[in-house]
Amino acid sequence: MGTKVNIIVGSHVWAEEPDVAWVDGEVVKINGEEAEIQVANGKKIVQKLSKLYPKDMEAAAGGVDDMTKLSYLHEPGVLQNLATRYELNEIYTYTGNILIAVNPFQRLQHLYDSHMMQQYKGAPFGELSPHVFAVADVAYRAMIHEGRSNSILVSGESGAGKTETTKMLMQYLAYLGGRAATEGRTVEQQVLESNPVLEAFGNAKTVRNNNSSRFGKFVEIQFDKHGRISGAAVRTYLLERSRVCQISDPERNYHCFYLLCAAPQEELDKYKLEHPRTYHYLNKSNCYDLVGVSDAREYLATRRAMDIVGISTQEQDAIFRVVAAILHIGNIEFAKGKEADSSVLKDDKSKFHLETAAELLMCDPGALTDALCKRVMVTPEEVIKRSLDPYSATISRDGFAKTIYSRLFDWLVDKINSSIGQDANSKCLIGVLDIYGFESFKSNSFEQFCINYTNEKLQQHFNQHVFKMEQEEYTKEQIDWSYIEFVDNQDVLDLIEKETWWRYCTSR
Ligand SMILES: Nc1ncnc2c1ncn2[C@@H]1O[C@H](COP(=O)(O)OP(=O)(O)OP(=O)(O)O)[C@@H](O)[C@H]1O
Repeated sequence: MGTKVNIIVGSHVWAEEPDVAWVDGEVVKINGEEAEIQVANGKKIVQKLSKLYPKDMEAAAGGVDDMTKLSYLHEPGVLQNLATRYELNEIYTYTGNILIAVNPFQRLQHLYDSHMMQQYKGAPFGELSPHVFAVADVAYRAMIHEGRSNSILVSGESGAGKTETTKMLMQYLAYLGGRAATEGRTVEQQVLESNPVLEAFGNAKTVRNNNSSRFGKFVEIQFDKHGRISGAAVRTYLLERSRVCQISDPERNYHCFYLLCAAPQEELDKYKLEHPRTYHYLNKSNCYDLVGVSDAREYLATRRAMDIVGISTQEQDAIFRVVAAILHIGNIEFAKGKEADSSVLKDDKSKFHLETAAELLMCDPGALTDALCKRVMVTPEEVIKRSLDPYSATISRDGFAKTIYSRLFDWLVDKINSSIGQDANSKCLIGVLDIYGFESFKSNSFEQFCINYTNEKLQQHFNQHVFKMEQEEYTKEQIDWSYIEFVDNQDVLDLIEKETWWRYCTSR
């Protein structure tokens, strides 16, 4: 990493400091491989020479808008530049043709208004300040001129701002390729308005983000030969199913559960719902409300968004019946049955929740009890029904809840897609990939493992394009260059993708 320079007494350097990442100071003494540094806050620290990075004392006061303009391209230099710009509300910075966005955690309205859109339309890349609109503009213009589809990859840790960035990309693409609304709503309006519906069912509060997407999303915006939007499709990946049954403090389950519990009284009566703390799937965390968010208002907003994307009132009722049924299913408890390894409903409360769930799902309560308390095995010869003990019945109950929730989500995505409409004759498309972010906890679920693996795979794609292919090109053309060191994660991918590793994991 970075440029090799001689560090001597008097050099201004960056040194790693666990509490604040990096501190800067002046080298006052060198002892063999170690240097003593006088840090700006008056402290003196000792650090290995090999771990020090030179500080650019002539750096521009407001930072640089492209990292490639930095004198020293190392981690502290890059972070310092981002921090300097962030202080000035400059949240976007280029690294060549890649855009880095720092989450401002506040609405910077002036950055996204229609005047800004006009400015970026057709402006050569790099001529104006770094901006997410510039990235969308390049993708659009390249698509028009080269007649080829393009994709924009939005990546970053959870809470970094991927979904917000994706929305802005889509808004700008809608501005470039939008048509004047003649009859009803345009494709682009429908794509943008499908967001609140997807977020109500696929987003939740996590430790890091009050509105964290718990699914991956690839939005395809299709264009006709005149560069006008002609259709769109939303493809979703790997919804975090486990959240339906398992949450920990201070997280929340999917928003839709809380929205429904805050619905007008007549709806609560219809779905036989009470406060979220009544429900097993919600009361494993003490967090029920989000600061600054009214679930009652969000419920009405989601209903309106459903109207807009073409989900009928009857379908909306069916959707919320499933949501309510899941909450009731979670409250069904089991006790030991008379026969060995069998189970029955624990008490009248459980009976009430089972009957309500059956009524909401429009199925026979006896069949629902059987589905939860028995396992059906189909062999070539016969169909065997086996009773389940209370523990296994509880697992079966949770599996059932997760399955109907994820099918409801898939159904919603299909519904949104069919009402937006796809253009089978589309010439080109721009895809925006908003994959959910890398996270690492003390204990990580299999789902988290899959998410992190996907992020590693995307990182490799990035490495391939930015470093490997570029450097191969230099070698081929015999251009004099110095090799750029980068952390190649191919070993990690090889390990995960090897069949032997999977055999080892599954045999344990
Ligand atoms: N450009 C922005 N302007 C204003 N606020 C922003 C911006 N980007 C992000 N935020 C704020 O940060 C929060 C988290 O952003 P976002 O949901 O986009 O993160 P994410 O990277 O998609 O996270 P996850 O992977 O958990 O879904 C948003 O709810 C919003 O409050």
